[in-house]
Amino acid sequence: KGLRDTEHQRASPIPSQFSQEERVTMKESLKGAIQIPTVSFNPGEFNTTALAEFGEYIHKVFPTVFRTSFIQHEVVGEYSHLFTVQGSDPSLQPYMLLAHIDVVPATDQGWEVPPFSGLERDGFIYGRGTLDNKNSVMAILQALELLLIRNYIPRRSFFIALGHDEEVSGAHGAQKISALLQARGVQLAFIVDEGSFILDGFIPSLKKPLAMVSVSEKGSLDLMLEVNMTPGHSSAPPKETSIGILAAAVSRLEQTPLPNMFGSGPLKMTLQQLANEFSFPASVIFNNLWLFWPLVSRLMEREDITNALVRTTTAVTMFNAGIKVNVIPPVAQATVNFRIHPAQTVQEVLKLTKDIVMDDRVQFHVLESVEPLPVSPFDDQALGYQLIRQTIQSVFPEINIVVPGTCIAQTDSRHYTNLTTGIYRFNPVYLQPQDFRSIHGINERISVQAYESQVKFIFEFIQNADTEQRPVSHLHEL
Ligand SMILES: CCCCCCCC/C=C\CCCCCCCC(=O)N[C@@H](Cc1ccc(O)cc1)C(=O)O
Ligand SMILES: [Zn+2]
Ligand SMILES: [Zn+2]
Repeated sequence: KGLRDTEHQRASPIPSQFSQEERVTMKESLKGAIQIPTVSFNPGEFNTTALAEFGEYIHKVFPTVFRTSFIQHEVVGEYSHLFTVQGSDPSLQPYMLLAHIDVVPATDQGWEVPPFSGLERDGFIYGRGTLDNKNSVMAILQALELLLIRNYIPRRSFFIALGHDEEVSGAHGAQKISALLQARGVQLAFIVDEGSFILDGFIPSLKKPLAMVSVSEKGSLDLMLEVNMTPGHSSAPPKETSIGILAAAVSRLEQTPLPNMFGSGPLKMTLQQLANEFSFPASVIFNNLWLFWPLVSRLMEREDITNALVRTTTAVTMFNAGIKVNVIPPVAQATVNFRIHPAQTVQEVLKLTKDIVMDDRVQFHVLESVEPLPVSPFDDQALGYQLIRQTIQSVFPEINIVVPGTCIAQTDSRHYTNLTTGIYRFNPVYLQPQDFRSIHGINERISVQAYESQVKFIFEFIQNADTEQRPVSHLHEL
C-alpha cells in the first residue's frame, strides 16, 4: 500500500550499512555537537558564540557535504543554515528536511551528567539537544555525508534547513529561510520536521509501539492578564488588591478547562486507524466511537499528554506583582499560554477566556497568537506521508502501526506553510513517557543504537524520495 513500485522505487540501492569506524565517528560527532551550548534564552537572545562555533563544527565533521559541487550552503539570519542539494532530475518537485540547532537552557541540577557534556553512559548519550533536536541536525547531515562518500547523486532536489532560534519562535531563522525560498519561487512537495516519535507506552491498553506522524500542530495564544488598582499603605489595605483579583481570575481559568473537543480534528482519524490494534474489549470500544466517545474522551482527559490532544490547554506560566512589602501593589500581571486545539481558533479561545474570568477589572493583552496548522494530506496520494511510512517499514520492520496525529507543541515547520501543504512531523526515534518528560527537562538522552537508526532512516529516506510520484490509486488495488 502507498507508493507504487516503479523502476525508480528500488529499496535503497545503496545499502544502509555502516562500518564500525563510521559508527564510532557518527556517535562522537553527535557528542561534540551536544558539547556546544547553543542555548536560546529569549527571542533575540542567544548564545551567539556557541552558534558560530556550531557553524564551524559542522564544516569540520561533514567535510564532504561542504565540498560537494551540487550542494549549495548558505548562512541565513547569521546562524541558520540552508543547504540546497541539486538533484539530477529537475522534473521532480523538491522537498525539505528541517531541524534546529538551538536548545533550551539547562543547569546541572538534577542531571546524572552535566547537560552539555555529551557523556556516554550505559549505551546512552546524555545532554541537552539529544532528542530536541541536535539528533536530527546531526543525523540529517551525517546521512548525507555517508551517502556522498558512497558517490550518491540524488535525482530529486532537496533542501536542508537548520534554524537557530526555534526554541524562541523561529523569527530569525526559519522565518527568514522561508521568505528567502519564497522569493526564489520555490514550492515544495513536502517537509519533514521534528514533532512526533515512535511512541511506546503512551496508551495503556496498547502494548505495541506506534509511529505517529503529526499532520497538524496546535496553535497558541499568549495572553497577559493585568489588574491595575490604586496603590497605598499596607497598614490600611482595601478589601481586594490587584494581586488578589488577578489570582482569583487565574484560578478560575485553571479550574475551568476549555471544552473537550474530542471528535473534531485529526484525533478521531488517529483513533479510528488504531482501533484494530487494541485487544478485546478496548478494540470494541475504539471500533464503536459513535457509542463510546464519552467514555474515551473522559479517559483521555485523565493524563496530561492525552488531555493535550482533546482540548485547548491552559497553562499559567508567569506571574508578576508587588514592589515592596508595605506597599499595596498598583499592578499585577500574569501570562497564560494556551495551546489551541486544531478545531478551535484564537478568537474563540479569547472569547471563552473572557467569559470564564468575567471580571471587568481584568484587562486582556494578546502578546502573540498562532492559529492551529491545517491538516496535511495523509492518503495514498500523499508523497511525504507515504515515503515516511515506507521508510519506517524498512528501518523498523517491527513497527506495524503508522498513524496520523497532532503535534501538541509548535515547530519551525509552521513558518513554511507558504511553500507546501504537506508538512509532516516525525522523528524516527522510540520515545517512552519518561523520555517525553526529559525534553526541556532533565537527563535528556538518546541511545547510541537509536541515533544510528535515525541516521539509517534518513539515509534510506533520501534515496526513497528519488521515486517518481506515482502513488497507488484505489483502482489499482482492486
Ligand atoms: C493517542 C496517542 C498519544 C499521543 C501522545 C503524544 C505524545 C507527544 C509526543 C511527542 C511530542 C514532542 C514534541 C517535541 C517538539 C517540541 C517543540 C517545541 O518545544 N516547540 C516550542 C516552540 C515555541 C513556541 C513558542 C515560543 O514562544 C517559543 C518556542 C513550543 O513551546 O511549542
Ligand atoms: Zn525542538
Ligand atoms: Zn524544544
